[in-house]
Amino acid sequence: MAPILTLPAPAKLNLFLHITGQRTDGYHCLQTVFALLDHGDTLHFEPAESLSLECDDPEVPCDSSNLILRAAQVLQHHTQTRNGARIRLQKRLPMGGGVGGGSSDAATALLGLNQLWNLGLSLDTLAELGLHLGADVPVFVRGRSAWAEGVGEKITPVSLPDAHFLVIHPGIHVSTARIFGDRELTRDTPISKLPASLEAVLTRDFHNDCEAVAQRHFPEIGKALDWLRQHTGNARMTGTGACCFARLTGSQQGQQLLQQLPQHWTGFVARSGNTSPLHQTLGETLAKFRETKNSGESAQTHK
Ligand SMILES: C[C@@](CO)(OP(=O)(O)O)[C@H](O)COP(=O)(O)OP(=O)(O)OC[C@H]1O[C@@H](n2ccc(N)nc2=O)[C@H](O)[C@@H]1O
Ligand SMILES: Nc1ncnc2c1ncn2[C@@H]1O[C@H](COP(=O)(O)OP(=O)(O)O)[C@@H](O)[C@H]1O
Repeated sequence: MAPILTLPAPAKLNLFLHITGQRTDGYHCLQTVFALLDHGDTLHFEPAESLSLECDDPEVPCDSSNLILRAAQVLQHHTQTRNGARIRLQKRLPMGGGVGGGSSDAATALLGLNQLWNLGLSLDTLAELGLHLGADVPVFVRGRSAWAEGVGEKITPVSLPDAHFLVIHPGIHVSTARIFGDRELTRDTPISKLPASLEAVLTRDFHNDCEAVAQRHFPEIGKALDWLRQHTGNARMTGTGACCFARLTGSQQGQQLLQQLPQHWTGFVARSGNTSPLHQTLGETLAKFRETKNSGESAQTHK
């Protein structure tokens, strides 16, 4: 049977990532710009008696450590619903890649099940529930490219210039906790103001504080950054790694560079947008649903 609801879970890039301090609970205060991309995972939902998850990638755990099932359980607990769902994940985003795959999957599960189960929860509530699953979940729930502060939960939507990026995954899985736990991580970057031009965040005044530490743990990240710099003149790491990205002149340049990529790395070309593909698809699905309902009702009245 065809799934009743199919939704994207887009990747993000941290166009820069400044660590400005550390809270008493150990969490780091940061400033970043999240750019949402038009490339990511896909989730399929069907109503079912109980909850289940399957994935086309055998490396992805489908037990309760998966953020999709955790998101579903959080929703069940919050609303006391007894509904279940059969969820299928098509995984494209590298795990531990700094492109937010797990967090984005969780956000898509929250919004998808909110619709499938007719729960009517607001984005505010879903973002609040999402924050307990991971610091990056709220930005995917809200679905706007954004300037973020706090531990990532203070989000201001921004309008980004239309841009294409080449994203390289140098074949490593980086644990966020390991990078944040490193004593040598600099945690004192002065607080910045939201720059007038977002082009500015890709200049030298902005950087990723996790890059030096991640390169020391994983020299392959340094090699990916060097390769991107040589081929495009710019390069930066996203999040706590491992993916690195470069802004392109257009998608054609990206396709050419993908052909030249060293064999042990993978990569993709993506475009940043101001609104998440998840929210666009949900909007279209709702519009279709209303259309079908209205035409059904008018057919009834003409009988
Ligand atoms: C720093 C970012 C930038 O996007 O890195 P990436 O994970 O995307 O690479 C994220 O905000 C990460 O968010 P997320 O991946 O959801 O992290 P969480 O699961 O909440 O936290 C994993 C661990 O990282 C540490 N952590 C996380 C976020 C933060 N602001 N300070 C921290 O110290 C904590 O030790 C925590 O136990
Ligand atoms: N649906 C999921 N997809 C990917 N990873 C997940 C998922 N659910 C839980 N995880 C766990 O979260 C970890 C980090 O996931 P991910 O979001 O891919 O990393 P990052 O935040 O660096 O982009 C993974 O190593 C995995 O153990």
